[in-house]
Amino acid sequence: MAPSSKQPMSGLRTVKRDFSSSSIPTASQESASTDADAIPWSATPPKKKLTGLEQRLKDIQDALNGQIVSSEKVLASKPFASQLQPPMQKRPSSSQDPPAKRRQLPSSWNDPAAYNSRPAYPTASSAGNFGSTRQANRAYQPPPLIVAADSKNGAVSKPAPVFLSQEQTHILKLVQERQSLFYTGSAGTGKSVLLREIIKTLRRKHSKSPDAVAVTASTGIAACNIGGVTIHSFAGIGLGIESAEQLVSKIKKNKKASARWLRTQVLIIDEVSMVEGDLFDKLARIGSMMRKKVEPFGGIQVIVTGDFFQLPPVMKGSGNVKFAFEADMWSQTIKKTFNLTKVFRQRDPEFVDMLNEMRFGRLSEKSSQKFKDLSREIIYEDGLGATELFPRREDVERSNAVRMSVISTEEKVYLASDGGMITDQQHRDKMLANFMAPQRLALKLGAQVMLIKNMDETLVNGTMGKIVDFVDPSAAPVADDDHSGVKPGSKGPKETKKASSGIRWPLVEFLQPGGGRRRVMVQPETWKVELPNGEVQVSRTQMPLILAWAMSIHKSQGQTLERVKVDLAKVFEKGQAYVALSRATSLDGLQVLNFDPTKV
Ligand SMILES: Nc1ncnc2c1ncn2[C@@H]1O[C@H](COP(=O)(O)OP(=O)(O)OP(=O)(O)O)[C@@H](O)[C@H]1O
Repeated sequence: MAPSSKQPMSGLRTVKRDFSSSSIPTASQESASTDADAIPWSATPPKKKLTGLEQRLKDIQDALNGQIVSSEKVLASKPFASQLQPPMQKRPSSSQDPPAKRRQLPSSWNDPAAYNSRPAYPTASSAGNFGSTRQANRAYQPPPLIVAADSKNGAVSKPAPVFLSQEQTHILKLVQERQSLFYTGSAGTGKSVLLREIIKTLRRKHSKSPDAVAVTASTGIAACNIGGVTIHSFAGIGLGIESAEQLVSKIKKNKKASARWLRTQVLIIDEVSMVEGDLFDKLARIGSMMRKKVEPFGGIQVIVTGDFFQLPPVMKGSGNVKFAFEADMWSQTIKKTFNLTKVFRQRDPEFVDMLNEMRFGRLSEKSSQKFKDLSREIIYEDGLGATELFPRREDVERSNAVRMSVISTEEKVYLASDGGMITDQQHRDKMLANFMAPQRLALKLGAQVMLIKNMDETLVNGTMGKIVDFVDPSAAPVADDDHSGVKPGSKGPKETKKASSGIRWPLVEFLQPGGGRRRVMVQPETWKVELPNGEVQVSRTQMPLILAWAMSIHKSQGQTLERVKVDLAKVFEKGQAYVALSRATSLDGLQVLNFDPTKV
């Protein structure tokens, strides 16, 4: 254990401008302040060959001592030397989509006649699934969320627009100016939210050439979370073990991969901490060769994000990990580096500091004690318990199964409808496993569930609820909107067929911010992995719910949870403790058993 510091251990909060205290600026405040009150964002200084444990520790020490004068300086001097393993496991980028677009119920929403004009719904019962896979996927358009007739709150509320912070706005602006950059930040600083805004903005900008924007990530799960593909899949390099020259001739034999390299104008790479340095170099060179331009990546704008304190690249065989920032082409490619400093997930500065201490592996006695004090039992009087996070999937499944088994009512099973162009079963299964939605979802009355899609302002990915009924969809009205929570692909006309009899959809009572409840009949949603040209590799249509008495730490990455329980005795891998604890929004909603400072 490192000695405690008297300085606020968050360190990174020490910026010239204080982003941490106030609430998010309004849109008008944002625009007003952008130019007149600009932060001194300067370009990353040219890369110096700074490696070694001492430099690394000095950088971190400087950060902890509050010597960061701008939020990008901490990275400007290449602080992530190879000698230290990042101390924590990376969440895949969040599935915290920005809130969905405005959703309005049609004027006829409470008109009984309208009950007959709802979208057709593929078979979903205790025996069926959502219809035959590929076909269903083409014909079936997931309908929008329905507010049940007995909803306590009435109509779906107006979604909140995303107001990016000044830091986030600045980065978005540079992205629009075609700058190649890297941005990072600790858990909950809005990296994923910003990335989603970046993707949305770039797609809008390049709407006439949709394959100009390539959205990729280092892993399948991370790629799924942002609606992209793995960097390997984008590049058409298979495992990517050959030399850059050999890979180029391989790509040239693949028309689609070649076209991607030629048409891409912006390449987004998420979870870069897991991209190996040599791979980064190869990609940069492949880009040059494919596009016949000397610049790295052949001049493609490259937007990179992730957190090098989190999961490192998977190494084949022994040898030192080489991070992407250690690649020869990194500094030639990445012109600016930013560190997001405002933590959104947790509002309590004490909690933010405790988590930052964990992030740097320098937990003070005080914080250790505070974490130990969190072992108390928390009773939630509304009947919704905490989600217990486990490192192993088996424990999650067992825990949820035990809770389900004590409920004696009938089980309703929803089988997913899977589609997409990939025919190789193994490959399909691997990609489908990256979706949060399970192939088979079994629910019962009283089951604790979590919403895994953003619906509107108060129904977001991570909202907890309880199944209170299974209802006939024909007994509820349909919202007539563009259903922005669903990924592109829902292009067909709204269908008006009557749902098959016998179908029952889950009516969920969701817990709302501030303690209110909201009853909503949940309908299936579609998740997709698409190539930049719009080709759907795999897709899954399923209820946007998962059982939520327990969840794996791996799946919890990227989530924001109000009630969390973690038994650290079960944590076995570096970084798991940080990821698990940093999901909680407050100390009040966090129970920690067997806290052991050596685990963090
Ligand atoms: N500009 C913003 N305004 C309001 N809330 C925001 C903003 N940016 C992020 N948030 C909220 O902060 C929380 C964390 O955001 P996000 O998941 O993007 O962080 P992250 O840096 O990707 O975290 P992690 O690394 O833990 O996954 C989410 O609840 C998100 O809605």
